[in-house]
Amino acid sequence: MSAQPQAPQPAAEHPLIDIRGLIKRYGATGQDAGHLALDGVDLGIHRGDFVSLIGPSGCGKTTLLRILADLETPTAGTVKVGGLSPEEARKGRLYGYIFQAPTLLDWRSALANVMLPLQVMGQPKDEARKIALERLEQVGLADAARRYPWQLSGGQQQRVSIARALALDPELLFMDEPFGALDEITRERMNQDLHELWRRSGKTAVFVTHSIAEAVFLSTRIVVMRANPGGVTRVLDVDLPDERNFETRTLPRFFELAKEVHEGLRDAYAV
Ligand SMILES: Nc1ncnc2c1ncn2[C@@H]1O[C@H](COP(=O)(O)OP(=O)(O)OP(=O)(O)O)[C@@H](O)[C@H]1O
Repeated sequence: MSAQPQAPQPAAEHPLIDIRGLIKRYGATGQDAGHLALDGVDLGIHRGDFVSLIGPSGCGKTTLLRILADLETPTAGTVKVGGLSPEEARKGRLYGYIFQAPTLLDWRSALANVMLPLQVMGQPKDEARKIALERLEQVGLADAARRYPWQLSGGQQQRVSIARALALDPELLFMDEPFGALDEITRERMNQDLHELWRRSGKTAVFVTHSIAEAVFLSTRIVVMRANPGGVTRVLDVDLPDERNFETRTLPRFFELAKEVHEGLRDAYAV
């Protein structure tokens, strides 16, 4: 009997973001050991994941995100973003970064703000305008393209920031508590729209939040962190239906997961 040809085996997928033994110490000098912000973080984030980082104030969520984005350097350990060092990933424009405050340029319209990264990368103006309009459409703001940041609500400004982060169509989105300053209802609406955007785009997202409900609603995985020293205490898979909407927040499983995150946070606060 002749041997059956073997179907090619898919290579075991490497995490898109691979963090091993990450240590970050701030302000160490000769005598002073400084502050240990992250103490041995191991974490793999796979393509298409939406990962939320949640934990007490000072547990190193922003530090972790900033290290991924090459805005801080690790003290020890290895970090790979798309197989590259954070510096290479930044230079290769692999990610878009959304800050807690919208950080838009006041003297440029919404459209011109979104066009900026495209123009910096040398796109001709007409092409940059076309892409920027598409991005504003993606975040539901095409009608406000000509308005200036001061003519937009906080939620609208954050939508423009998201459109700007999407301008160069990066594979990764890094978001540092982007909806922290918004009222509850606007925040829920932004969560819904961000979820749909993420699902349609297939991008990989790392999202910092203080809100348990936001983390459960948006994520495929939740990383619960502790402080002093900063690190990971628990990683939860979110097994809710892929499509999330208002009903999602009423599912028994939603409450169970919220309880699990809450317990994780209680442990985190106890250390
Ligand atoms: N540039 C810095 N120099 C010295 N210490 C810093 C610096 N940045 C952050 N830290 C310290 O490192 C720790 C982690 O800070 P980080 O901002 O990453 O925490 P966080 O979890 O994002 O906090 P929050 O939820 O309050 O935003 C904190 O104790 C903070 O004071």
